[in-house]
Amino acid sequence: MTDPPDRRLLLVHAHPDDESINNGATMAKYAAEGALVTLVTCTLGEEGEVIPPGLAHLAPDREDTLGPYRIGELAAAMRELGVTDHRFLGGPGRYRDSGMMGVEQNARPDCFWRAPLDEAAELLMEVIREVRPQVLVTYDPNGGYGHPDHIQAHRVAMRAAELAAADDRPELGRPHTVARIYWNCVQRSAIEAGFARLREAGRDIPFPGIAGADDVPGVVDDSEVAVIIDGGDRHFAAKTAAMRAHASQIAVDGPFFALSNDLGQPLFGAEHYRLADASAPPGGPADDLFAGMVIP
Ligand SMILES: CC(=O)N[C@H]1[C@@H](O[C@@H]2[C@H](O)[C@H](O)[C@@H](O)[C@H](O)[C@H]2O)O[C@H](CO)[C@@H](O)[C@@H]1O
Ligand SMILES: [Zn+2]
Repeated sequence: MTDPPDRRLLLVHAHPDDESINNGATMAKYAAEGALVTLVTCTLGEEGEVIPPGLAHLAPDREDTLGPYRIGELAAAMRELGVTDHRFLGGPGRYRDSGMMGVEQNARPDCFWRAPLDEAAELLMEVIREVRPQVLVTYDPNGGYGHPDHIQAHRVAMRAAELAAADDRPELGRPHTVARIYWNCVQRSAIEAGFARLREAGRDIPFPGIAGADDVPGVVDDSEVAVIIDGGDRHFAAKTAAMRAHASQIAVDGPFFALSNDLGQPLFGAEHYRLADASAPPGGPADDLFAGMVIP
């Protein structure tokens, strides 16, 4: 058995597509550098709206086969990013997509929003104790934009990190303390520049409308950003290709994309992170999630 890579990054996301939108360039960069990048996705995204008319039959109120279809989209996205370790929490279909906050699907007993916190966290705890990541990435407490599955993914990830570090439940693996937990965010100045670029495109924008900065999840003041990962052209291209792979949910056109709400927004090659403990490096953002760590 070969030794595990030295640097190990675990990302916890709610639906297939979140990983590429939020962290595509980051995942491609670290995978290319030989780090172990592990993605855990908590649902199959069964309740998503379908963009291409040719896929409309997959919708939850039609064939209800969007979940299995999105497994394939996610696998294609991982190939574009060079990520080989991606899993569904508790196995594919264990927890169903809960739909947007307030819809009746939130009450389904099998949805992720209804999952008992410690039940779901113990499933993720086993992954943490197996993979033993130094770094964990997930959403902020509001899930970025208040989607119940994103909020629950945050809660499960934070609880799982606690459980994994505790000196008990040896049947679930040796205790492991994640050295650093980051939450996805977007630097305010980057948002303003990105939307200025979008407005400059004017009528050339390939989407019916333009999103507003308030439509972007997790916008924070520049001072709260602890790390900026700039994937450069190579990893920006991989991120774009990975987002295109999620074609049922995302329409990509050049440096812009839109979700099923048809509101165009800028596609960022630089991805931003804040520390869960709210600290930020005094000298400004670092350019590495593992910055300063001594990794044997
Ligand atoms: C990026 C993300 O989290 N997408 C989720 C989200 O999808 C949105 C939802 O369908 C909403 O109704 C649309 O207006 C919006 O354009 C979509 O992005 O919620 C879905 C249902 O829970 C989920 O499947 C999708 O991955
Ligand atoms: Zn999502």
